[in-house]
Amino acid sequence: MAFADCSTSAPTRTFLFSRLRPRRGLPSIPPHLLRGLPVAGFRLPSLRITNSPSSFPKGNAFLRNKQGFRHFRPFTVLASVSASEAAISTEASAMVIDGKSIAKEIRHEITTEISRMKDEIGVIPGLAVILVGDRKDSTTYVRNKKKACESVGIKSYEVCLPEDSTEEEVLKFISGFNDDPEVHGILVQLPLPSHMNEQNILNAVSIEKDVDGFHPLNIGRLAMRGREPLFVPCTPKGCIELLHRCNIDIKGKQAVVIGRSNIVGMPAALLLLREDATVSIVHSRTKNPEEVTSQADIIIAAVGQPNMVRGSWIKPGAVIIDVGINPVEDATSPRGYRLVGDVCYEEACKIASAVTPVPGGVGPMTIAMLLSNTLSSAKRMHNFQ
Ligand SMILES: Nc1nc2c(c(=O)[nH]1)N[C@@H](CN(C=O)c1ccc(C(=O)N[C@@H](CCC(=O)O)C(=O)O)cc1)CN2
Repeated sequence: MAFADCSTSAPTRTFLFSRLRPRRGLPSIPPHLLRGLPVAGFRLPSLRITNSPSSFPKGNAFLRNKQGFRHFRPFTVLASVSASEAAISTEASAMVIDGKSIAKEIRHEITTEISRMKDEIGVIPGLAVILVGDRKDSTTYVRNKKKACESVGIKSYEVCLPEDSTEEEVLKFISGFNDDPEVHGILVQLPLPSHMNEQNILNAVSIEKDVDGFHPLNIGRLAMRGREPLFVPCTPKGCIELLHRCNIDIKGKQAVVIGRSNIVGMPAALLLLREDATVSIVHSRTKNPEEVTSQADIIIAAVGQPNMVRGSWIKPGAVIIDVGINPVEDATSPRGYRLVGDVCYEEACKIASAVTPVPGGVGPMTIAMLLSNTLSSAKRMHNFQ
């Protein structure tokens, strides 16, 4: 458990001007909606301000695009007046990318597709999840995956094995699921106990059912131009999906990925490259990481270090995707800890143009992408468009 808190140590550079500058590449609000706002030329990264639905908390601005309501906080508005007449606080700045509500929207789309498939060809997608050991976090993730499957209409198959199981036992279950026509996706929850060879286990999953996208053939195809992986790892795929759904351009942008893990950093860098970004990877041996990140238009932080990315690491107006989920001690929380990202959120909010929160940013997208991969797998196996 870490004690890091970004409100206490390193210096903060605040770029007040960056909050009020027009943001390049983003659509502007129609001028009539800007009437009454004290800042001429201020642009927001979505289509229009609407009246806040009563279910949303007060004090935020709500933007609506063609996918429905999104809860963003580009600036603080007084909820008692209409958005176009609202007063702007100079405190807040970045758009908060609400991964929880975007993931919900995606789950809704998946539910519709699954019921269409069931109606038209009578197939129900199936996902098998193998959990070894009783790590608290892994147990929670597996439980959440099962619940998410139920909510969209995917049939889930769960195998929970004790910590001291052998690699052979795990391989036997994988082999059974590889041969089972009702199973369209297989996932082995990571990390595995240290006595197991992760490589042997991930290699055993059929590439047609590798909904985690961790099989070397899928990763290899992801890395090659002109080749298509059958599946892309869920967390990096979720990061890119967030950028797409928030209309954030990637092509031609300077993107920096912090961390080079097989499950997030490396595939995230490959995906950004496929989107025509110019990509750098910062890792534990990078000299002056701050120098590299402060050139970036887009940062994906996936390093597992609480609050490592400070305000001074961020270029004004950059987009920040925070993959870190780090528990830090917090005596005021009922659990005794709270979750923070790899990025100092409060500082990032003052400098960036858009930021994912932790929790509620990338995390929920990981599970949404798993459901999406499972649906794609079932569609491919049954040749269903
Ligand atoms: N086989 C895999 N193992 C692991 C993966 C993976 O994609 N495949 N990723 C992570 C864990 N993970 C899914 O397995 C995962 C992590 C976090 C979340 C999430 O929704 N987080 C919430 C916070 C949850 C909390 O309160 O504890 C959030 O960020 O809002 C979902 C899935 C490692 N293993």
